[in-house]
Amino acid sequence: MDDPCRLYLITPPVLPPGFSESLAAALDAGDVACLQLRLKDAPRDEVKRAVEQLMPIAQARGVAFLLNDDAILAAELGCDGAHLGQQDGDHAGARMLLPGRILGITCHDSRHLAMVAGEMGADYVAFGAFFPTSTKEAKHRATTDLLEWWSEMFEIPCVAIGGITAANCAPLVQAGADFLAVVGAVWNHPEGPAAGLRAMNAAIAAAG
Ligand SMILES: Cc1ncc(COP(=O)(O)OP(=O)(O)O)c(N)n1
Ligand SMILES: Cc1nc(C(=O)O)sc1CCOP(=O)(O)O
Ligand SMILES: [Mg+2]
Repeated sequence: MDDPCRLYLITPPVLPPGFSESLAAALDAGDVACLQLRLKDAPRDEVKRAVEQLMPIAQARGVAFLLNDDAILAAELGCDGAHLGQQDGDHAGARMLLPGRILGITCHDSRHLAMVAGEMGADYVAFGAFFPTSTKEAKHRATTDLLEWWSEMFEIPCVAIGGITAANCAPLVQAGADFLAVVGAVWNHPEGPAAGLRAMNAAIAAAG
């Protein structure tokens, strides 16, 4: 039997006051495979401080801690890995910097980019955006046939991202996504992040 689909949590683009406590409460509410720190446009020092504060919270709960955009800093600070987009530098160099750690690559809606990432040694490929999202301006739109094709052809896990919520995630799970990456579904949930996380966990389990 295939491993069940799991939740991949990404931080809000700007961390609100008291974020460490919200993160701990959210992670204590259910199952999360990994946490990606994604602070767009923050200076390196601020990212470094956030890693030092948040990584122990994730790792103490068995949640892998990945840094977005910066493989050098991820290696330097002992993160469990990094996530890189197509504009985030040298993927092969990052692979060498992070031996035995996780390296994920954004592949938008492209089979070609995903196969290149897989050949290069990515630990997962990420496809998106599956739905409209207000978290970032997403220029690509992915569809479930990509997840079906990838999961039938390759062993490397695939991540689905972009506008995913408890209400719309079932087809992605059924199409073979190994992980669902979310920001808003957890951090913007009307009843709070812990409720958002529980709702995502329940929806994934119901779809599987
Ligand atoms: C799991 C996951 N998938 C995709 C992305 C997007 O990465 P990228 O295209 O580099 O865009 P930014 O996140 O850097 O704005 C991601 N971060 N995580
Ligand atoms: C960071 C990111 N990358 C995307 C891509 O398509 O590559 S969509 C996205 C935003 C994900 O946030 P939310 O779950 O709130 O939609
Ligand atoms: Mg990036």
